This record gives sequence, C-alpha cells and structure tokens, in this order.
Amino acid sequence: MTAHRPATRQEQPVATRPGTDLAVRVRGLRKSYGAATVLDGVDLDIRRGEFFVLLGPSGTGKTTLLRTLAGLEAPDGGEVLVPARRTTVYQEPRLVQARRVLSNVTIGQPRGAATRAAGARALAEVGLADKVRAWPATLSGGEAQRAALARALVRDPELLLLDEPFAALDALTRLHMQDLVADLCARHRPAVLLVTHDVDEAVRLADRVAVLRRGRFSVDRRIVLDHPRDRNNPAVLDYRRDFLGELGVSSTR
Ligand SMILES: Nc1ncnc2c1ncn2[C@@H]1O[C@H](COP(=O)(O)OP(=O)(O)OP(=O)(O)O)[C@@H](O)[C@H]1O
Repeated sequence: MTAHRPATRQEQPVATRPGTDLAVRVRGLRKSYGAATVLDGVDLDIRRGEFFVLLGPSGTGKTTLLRTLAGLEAPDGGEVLVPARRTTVYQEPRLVQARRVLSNVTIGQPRGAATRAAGARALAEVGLADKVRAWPATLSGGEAQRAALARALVRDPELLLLDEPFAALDALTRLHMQDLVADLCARHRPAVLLVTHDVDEAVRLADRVAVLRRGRFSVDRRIVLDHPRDRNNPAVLDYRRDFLGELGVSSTR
C-alpha cells in the first residue's frame, strides 16, 4: 500500500500493511478548494476484491475522492492507504490516436513479446481480439472504452478506479459494458471504486454503495444479492428506491 498524507507532492512514500484484507484504508480525509470544503473527514475501507460504488449529487466530491486514491490530489488532512498497483478508467477512453490499439493497451509497460502477448490477451478478454492492429479513430465509442479497460487490465491492478466509465455510452452499450466489467472483476478480483450517477448501475454491480453528501458518506450500505441481478427483483427495486430517496429523487415502482 502507498500512504498519502498531507504534503505538497503528488505521490507520497510507500507504506505496506501486510496481513490485511484491505486494499484501501482512508481515515479522516479532508480536502478543500479555497474556502469550499469538499471532503470533510471521509472514512473508507475497501476490501480486496470488493466492488464499491460511490453515488452522490453533482459536485459533492466523488471525483476528488477518486483522484485522491489515484494519487493525483494531495489530501489536506487525514490518512490514505492504497496499493501501489492501481489504475483509472475515465469517462473518455483517452487513447493515443497515433498508436494502434495494442500499442495503446501496453503503453508504459516494458517492451517485448511477453507484454505484447499480455496486451493481446487483455484485448481478447474485452472482445477486441480482432482490433489489435486497428487505429483508435476506427473504433466505436464502446470499442474504445473496451480498449481502455484492456489497458487497465494489462496492469493487473489491485485497485481499479472507474470514474463514470459508461456515462458517455448509449444505453444498450452501457448495459453490455456493465456486464463486461462485472465479469472481468469477478475473474481478476481487484478492489474497485466506481463513481457513477446511475443508481441502477450501482445496484447492479456493487458489493457496497455509499452516497457522498456534504463531505461525508450519508449512506454506506452492503448489497446482499447474488449475481446476476434481475432489475425487476423486488429487492433490487427496494435498494434502488432507497438510494434514489437518499439522492432526493422519488421513484415509482
Ligand atoms: N482543481 C479544482 N480547483 C477548484 N475546485 C475544484 C477542483 N476540482 C474540483 N473542484 C470543486 O470541488 C467540488 C467537487 O468536485 P468533484 O468533481 O469532486 O465532484 P463530483 O461529485 O465528482 O461531481 P460530478 O458528479 O458533477 O462529476 C466542485 O464544487 C468542484 O467545482
């Protein structure tokens, strides 16, 4: 694990915590921008292999929390412990247009046949075996996001950070991508933090859902349902109604 404590540098010294099943441990995390307090003493544990989903109204600090776990924001206070092997998938795929798909997936990895083979395997896992030599500009939005997932996968992350990765996709593609991510995470078992606005997505994928409001979690709740989850299951609808209520939206069943 890497410890992030208040400091001016982006990346902090490494501290490992052997013998724990926690991938993420956050205590009393505070972050402000000017006079605006965004995170006001957040506590968060994510276990290894746990799929944690963060909901919350716009502008409440979800991305700030994710970026802090990514090591891109320094906390003003508190303690953040995360594994060194972590990677982020964003709303947009962020592919390098001048590189072919395989080269995008293996970017930053050691050169060589083993890396190329790992990249090709990751592309096959996301259903892009036939796009290894394609250029990013020739991919659909869903395919480009699959390539971004393959780029994450090839790094074998202990912590996978997903910042609204399906938000820009059409509704049907979004459902396919949710299934794909559920499959990949069940197979590779990273700890996951997914930021989303989509309550259905949260209830479909999460082991645990938290709602971030006014700098803290107003709800932090385990979803005790088997996968795959039928969106018409009354228990799924109950969770959905509760989370929508927490977000200030009424739902009709
Ligand atoms: N670099 C920054 N400088 C100043 N203010 C910032 C910065 N980054 C975020 N903020 C502010 O912090 C607050 C939280 O932003 P953040 O992006 O974390 O919220 P969010 O919950 O992810 O929002 P959304 O759901 O709309 O994506 C917002 O008011 C935002 O304007």
